[in-house]
Amino acid sequence: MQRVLTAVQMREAEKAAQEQHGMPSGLLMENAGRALAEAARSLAGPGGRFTVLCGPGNNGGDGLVAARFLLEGGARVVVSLVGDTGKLTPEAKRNLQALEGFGESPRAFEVLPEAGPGDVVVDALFGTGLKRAPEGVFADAIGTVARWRRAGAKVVAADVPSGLQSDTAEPFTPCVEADVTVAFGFVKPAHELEPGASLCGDVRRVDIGLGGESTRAVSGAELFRVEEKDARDALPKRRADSHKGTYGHVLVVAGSPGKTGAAAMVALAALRSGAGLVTVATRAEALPWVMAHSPEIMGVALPGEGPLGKGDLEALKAALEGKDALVMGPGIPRGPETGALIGDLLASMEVPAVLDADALNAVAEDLKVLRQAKGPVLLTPHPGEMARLWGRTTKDVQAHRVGVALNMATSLNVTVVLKGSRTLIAEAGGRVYINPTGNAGMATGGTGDVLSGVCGALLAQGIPLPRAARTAVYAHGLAGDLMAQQRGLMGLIATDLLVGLGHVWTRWER
Ligand SMILES: NC(=O)C1=CN([C@@H]2O[C@H](COP(=O)(O)OP(=O)(O)OC[C@H]3O[C@@H](n4cnc5c(N)ncnc54)[C@H](OP(=O)(O)O)[C@@H]3O)[C@@H](O)[C@H]2O)[C@@H](O)CC1
Ligand SMILES: [K+]
Repeated sequence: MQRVLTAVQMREAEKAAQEQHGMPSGLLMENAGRALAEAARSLAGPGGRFTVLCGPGNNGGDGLVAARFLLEGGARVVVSLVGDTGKLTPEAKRNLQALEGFGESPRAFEVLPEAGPGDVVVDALFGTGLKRAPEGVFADAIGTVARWRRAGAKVVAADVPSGLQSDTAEPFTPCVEADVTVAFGFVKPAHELEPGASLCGDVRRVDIGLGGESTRAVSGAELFRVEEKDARDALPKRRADSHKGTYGHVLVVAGSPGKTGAAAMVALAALRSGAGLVTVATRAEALPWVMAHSPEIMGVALPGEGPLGKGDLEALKAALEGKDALVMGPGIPRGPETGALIGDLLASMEVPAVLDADALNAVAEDLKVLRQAKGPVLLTPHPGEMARLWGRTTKDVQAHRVGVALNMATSLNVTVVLKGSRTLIAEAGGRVYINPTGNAGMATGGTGDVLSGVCGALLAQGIPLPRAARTAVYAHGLAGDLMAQQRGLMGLIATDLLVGLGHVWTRWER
């Protein structure tokens, strides 16, 4: 599992590498600069020139090392030190001397030759040490990088595109847009969260000698990136002598007239994700329509009419008998008592529960009902639903995704899946995982219903929370990525994910 480190944590890891393994910081910079040079070389056209822009800190030092390696390899290189050279760090100064020893001196930024197709610009202005919006000559330099890129040059960023804030993934204006970003040692939030991730281009993480053990010394937030191996390894093996009872029975409480497709998609996603049996509980008027979608779906009618309320408690408790997981929410008829019903239901059951869509909107009216839960609970809000849960705007949620998801998970003692580009999985224990799969084609109705079905199926098969959530989110995104290759981002619809899930499991069962 890849650790994602903040700027402060990077410094702690660096210190630990120095103290524990005697790694000199000059050697870390040497390794970083060499990897940067390699990435730059991989982007150059025949005879292309390298323009290396260096800032006053250690990020600039990495650029100076890269320039030296490129020169040593016989490339045409021009280097510029932007800003006050009097502020150079000791390591950067040493590398400036070394570069001059190779016969190349930095030029004034204003007199650099133009860059275009085949050329590569190395952006080593600022890395994790960026503190404020770039102004003056730095803003000019970033503007020039953008112009060269428009003219056809490729841009490789050292560690973080300059202008992008490493910890928040929020860009200042201006900010470099890179084709490739070489992440030194560990990936940072800027690489993994939007909008930063889109500004980084292709992220290539390289080892520079920090060592995995160095993360033991870091304090504060525990952020990780979900890896395919972690997701795949969570899946239960299907033994030859097993039967449908081995793989759990999911109860889906979903659907209402006009929204029977939501219930069907949850149920089908659960069936396509290995659940042994799936039963949908819904109002009698909606039930035949839900079941008509597929003969594998079983159903129970909830007596009564209108919104779900306290009067439905006994019927739901009966429906839950013998079930291994509950998924509740998509398309349910919501009313004033729905939140209280959910609280009472959670208080009466021990199997894991997934709350999605209108179940979330219902509990948002009084979050205390979640504290009654006896079993593990997973909430799967999209940013709008999270805004209702948190009592703030969607914009606020998006600006603080990690903090909001983590706060909700720890304060309510639940697992939270905050959907959106780079879906987050926040655990009550304090860890937050960033999911790398998925695409903009999945921004279409019903994909969330499919996700809740996958979650329910994995829980019913005995994968515990929060791991089931990480695996479900990864698989769901990968299903979208595989299907986008056939449908295009424009053509992708939620039921395609049911096919895509099949491709994911095939790939993982090999
Ligand atoms: N950690 C590790 O293990 C390793 C880290 N390495 C590398 O070090 C990088 C971090 O280096 P860093 O800490 O020196 O910070 P960096 O990004 O160069 O910037 C700081 C300088 O910029 C300045 N400055 C900031 N904002 C500004 C603005 N808006 N406008 C103008 N100036 C501004 C700031 O000055 P001040 O704030 O005092 O004005 C200071 O001079 C990291 O990203 C990686 O590339 C590798 O070498 C290998 C091992
Ligand atoms: K940079």
